[in-house]
Amino acid sequence: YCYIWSMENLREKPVMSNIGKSTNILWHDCPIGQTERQKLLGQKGCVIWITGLSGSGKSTVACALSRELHYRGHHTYVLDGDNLRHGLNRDLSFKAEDRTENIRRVGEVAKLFADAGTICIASLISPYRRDRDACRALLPDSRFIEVFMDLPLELCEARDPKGLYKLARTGKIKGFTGVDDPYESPVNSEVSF
Ligand SMILES: Nc1ncnc2c1ncn2[C@@H]1O[C@H](COP(=O)(O)OS(=O)(=O)O)[C@@H](OP(=O)(O)O)[C@H]1O
Ligand SMILES: Nc1ncnc2c1ncn2[C@@H]1O[C@H](COP(=O)(O)OP(=O)(O)O)[C@@H](O)[C@H]1O
Repeated sequence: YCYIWSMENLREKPVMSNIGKSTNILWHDCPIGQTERQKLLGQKGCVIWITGLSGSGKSTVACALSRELHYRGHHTYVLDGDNLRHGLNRDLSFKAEDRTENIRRVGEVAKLFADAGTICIASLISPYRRDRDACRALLPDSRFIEVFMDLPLELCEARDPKGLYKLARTGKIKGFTGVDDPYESPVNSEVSF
């Protein structure tokens, strides 16, 4: 008994962390990790982050890419800004701090998908460079691929498939990206269209 007691006391005390508002938390490792999952799936998890104005073709490219990879035998998952705002992000508006929180959450979710071994395709306007870079920083470099839908506002506005630009121009939507809200183009994207 004394032996077990002394061994217990010799064992390193777990290091507790305080992260944000979460105090006294401890990371728990599992024996099955990213390496094992990737081996099972036969692929490397990564995040393909598609950014651009509304109407620039983000969702179209995300779905086409997902379909192509799927039929070549790869596991993919699309995280679309519009769709996530129906659930996970339904509490967020389009004011600057909510857009930032939107991108932070999706960046974290995308990281989990990549950790699970999936090719995660995120398509969001993600208008702020700093927010996109924060998502990039969550993953090792080669696992975050930024795709910039580099289309002029005029073309996106001419497409206007949902009629949102029209509403923004007539003042019925306030703070619409590209009209009366900023979009910061990437300077270090891996791919641009
Ligand atoms: N004010 C304003 N500005 C921009 N977009 C607006 C706005 N209000 C509604 N929508 C619709 O929301 C979709 C963008 O959502 P995201 O989550 O990708 O936006 S963001 O990354 O938080 O900026 C966007 O979808 P996409 O057209 O697919 O980009 C619009 O349909
Ligand atoms: N390469 C393309 N050429 C022409 N039209 C396109 C192209 N990609 C997308 N579109 C059209 O542009 C509109 C906006 O595309 P969408 O993928 O919904 O953009 P986003 O997700 O960026 O808002 C849709 O009507 C879509 O059919």
